[in-house]
Amino acid sequence: MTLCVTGLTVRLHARTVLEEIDLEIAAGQVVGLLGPNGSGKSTLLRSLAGLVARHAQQVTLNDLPLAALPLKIRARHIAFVPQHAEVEGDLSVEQIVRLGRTPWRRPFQGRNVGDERAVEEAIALMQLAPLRNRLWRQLSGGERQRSQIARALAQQPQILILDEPTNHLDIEYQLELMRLISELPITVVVALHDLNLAANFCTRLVLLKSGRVVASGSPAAVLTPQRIQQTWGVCACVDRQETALNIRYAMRASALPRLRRNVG
Ligand SMILES: Nc1ncnc2c1ncn2[C@@H]1O[C@H](COP(=O)(O)OP(=O)(O)OP(=O)(O)O)[C@@H](O)[C@H]1O
Repeated sequence: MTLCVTGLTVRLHARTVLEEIDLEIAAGQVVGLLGPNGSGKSTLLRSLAGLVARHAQQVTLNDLPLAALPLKIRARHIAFVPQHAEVEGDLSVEQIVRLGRTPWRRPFQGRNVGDERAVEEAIALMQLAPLRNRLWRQLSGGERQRSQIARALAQQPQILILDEPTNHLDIEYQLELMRLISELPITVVVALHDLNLAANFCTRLVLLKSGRVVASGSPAAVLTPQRIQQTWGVCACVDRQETALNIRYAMRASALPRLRRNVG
């Protein structure tokens, strides 16, 4: 399935947040969306998921505007995990993951074998079995993140859209999640701040700055020291080790005001 956005300009409260975005995401790509704070990543991901209603006409799935697809059908194709997902009510991890099956359920139909398999698979992939009966409000930030990703996996989408999914995850889970994402036989679009994770697990990177796409291509083509400097104002060395990229940042004097310490 090809997800496409053409000439997308989004204005929120009289501010232009995205400007003239053209993007074609082919089936099977793992696209990393990068950019400084406020550059428009979340807004673009929400648009791709069809959640910016005014612009759902400009996003197409295999040439069909998302606006033309009933919500249930859209949800069978696209799953979205926002940056700060919330859960209403006192749901357990297992109940949250089961929500992912909603688009596949028929009215008055109980759970079927396919539902059970999808839920169990998602719980296992996110290593949530020991937490399955734990309530949402009793979960840590990382456990909540993994529960929401499991919910999206249980949805069995063709396209998975994740907004900073590594937030709250420790290093082991960050690496595990990125490995899993890169091995899924579906399309993934993922916003990330960690350039090393993006460079080493995504097949393509799209770089946003001030609401515009300023670069798109392979990690090695996008993440050059010059572009990192231009985009984030940070000096970086980019080492290539066979197929891997290793990005190291040079420390510089802080732009933040210094705290005075009065000792003694
Ligand atoms: N509802 C809104 N009304 C007005 N401006 C908004 C609204 N939502 C977001 N913005 C602004 O749009 C810009 C892009 O926001 P967005 O959340 O898409 O950026 P981002 O790249 O995901 O940022 P971050 O890396 O900090 O999560 C920001 O300047 C933000 O302040």
